[in-house]
Amino acid sequence: MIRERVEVTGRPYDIVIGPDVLARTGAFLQELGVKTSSKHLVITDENVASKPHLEKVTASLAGLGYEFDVYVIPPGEGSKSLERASEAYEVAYRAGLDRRSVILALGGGVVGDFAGFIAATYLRGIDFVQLPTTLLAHDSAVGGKVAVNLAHAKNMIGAFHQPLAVLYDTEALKTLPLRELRSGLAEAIKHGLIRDEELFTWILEHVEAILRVEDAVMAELLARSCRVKSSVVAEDERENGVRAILNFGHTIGHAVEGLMEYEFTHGECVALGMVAAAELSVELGLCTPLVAEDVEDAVEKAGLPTRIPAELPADALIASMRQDKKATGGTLTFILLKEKGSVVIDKNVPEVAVRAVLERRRG
Ligand SMILES: NC(=O)c1ccc[n+]([C@@H]2O[C@H](COP(=O)([O-])OP(=O)(O)OC[C@H]3O[C@@H](n4cnc5c(N)ncnc54)[C@H](O)[C@@H]3O)[C@@H](O)[C@H]2O)c1
Ligand SMILES: O=C(O)C(=O)C[C@@H](O)[C@H](O)[C@H](O)COP(=O)(O)O
Ligand SMILES: [Zn+2]
Repeated sequence: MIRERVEVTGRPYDIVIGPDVLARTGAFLQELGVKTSSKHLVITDENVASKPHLEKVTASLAGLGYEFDVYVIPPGEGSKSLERASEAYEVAYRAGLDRRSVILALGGGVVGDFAGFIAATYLRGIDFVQLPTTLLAHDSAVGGKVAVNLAHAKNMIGAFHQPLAVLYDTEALKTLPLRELRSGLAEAIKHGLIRDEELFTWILEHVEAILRVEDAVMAELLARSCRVKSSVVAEDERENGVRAILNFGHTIGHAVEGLMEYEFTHGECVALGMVAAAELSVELGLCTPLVAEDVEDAVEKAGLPTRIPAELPADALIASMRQDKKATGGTLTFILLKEKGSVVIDKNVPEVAVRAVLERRRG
């Protein structure tokens, strides 16, 4: 069992990584001081509920005298909506949640972002615990960004609300479809590229073992990637500065994701966004073409897309990027690569450079 600490000011918390973590959910709640006198709510999605993961959690909670309801949402990005949130608030009300209640977010990033958003807003904020079940969720479960989407724009309504703990069961990853494993690799590659070149190289050496979900390799990947994530969050919890580097690949990635109405996974969009951002870094003279080639090779090796869908017009992409949460005054904000493991934030990238890259990378 690995324990990593997220050192946010006020209330640091642990990330626990290992096998059979879900079956011990109740014991972890006891350790966290969660009361049996209040009712709790497990939020999960239909795919996760159909696997043994949900039952492990409910058996463990019931075994230690916790009372709870379970709310199952449809899988996919469509559930990160205000409409679904409205329904969740009614569920929370009917369940009788109070200020000592805890929401348990059992699932991937969609469930984590959604359930975290409900926890951040219900009764003006109650505690929640992240129980991530996807590889990508090593990123979403840590750091406290919670949100729902607008129809064509990601995470536009949200909050910063840190979990009480992140309880990561490596066994749960064994039921993940291959496409979702690949998708999760995108954010891990991102973590290497922004701050840890050794992690980037290690990932490339272990892609096959990761995709086979080998226990030791997966635990190491999660721990090392979470360490990068939590180190950035600890420096700048509310994205006043450096935290924006976690958005590497997301300026174009989020635009593609929203405009394609969530046809591609988040990780796929981040992947093609990282390749484009690396090329933009070359265009702006920040890094050598060799670095951009390494990024593209890594994305290809992970089996992720490298190109922006041809049907998306450059104008629409640029309009969407100007509304990115990182942008102010409608400028184009990008995280750019200097070398592997080192990035800079540029809040005013010339449109002409972005257009040149979009032109080359579409298709
Ligand atoms: N808050 C953050 O900091 C942050 C960071 C990265 C991504 N995100 C968000 O996370 C979301 C993407 O997360 P994701 O890739 O985990 O997607 P997801 O939650 O949609 O999960 C992917 C798919 O796998 C299924 N699934 C989940 N766990 C499973 C398991 N163990 N076995 C079988 N199937 C399983 C889900 O039902 C879904 O169909 C996006 O909305 C993205 O914006 C947030
Ligand atoms: O934690 C962060 O900060 C990130 O940017 C992590 C991203 O991988 C993640 O997709 C996040 O949800 C994006 O946030 P947003 O503020 O750009 O919507
Ligand atoms: Zn992301």
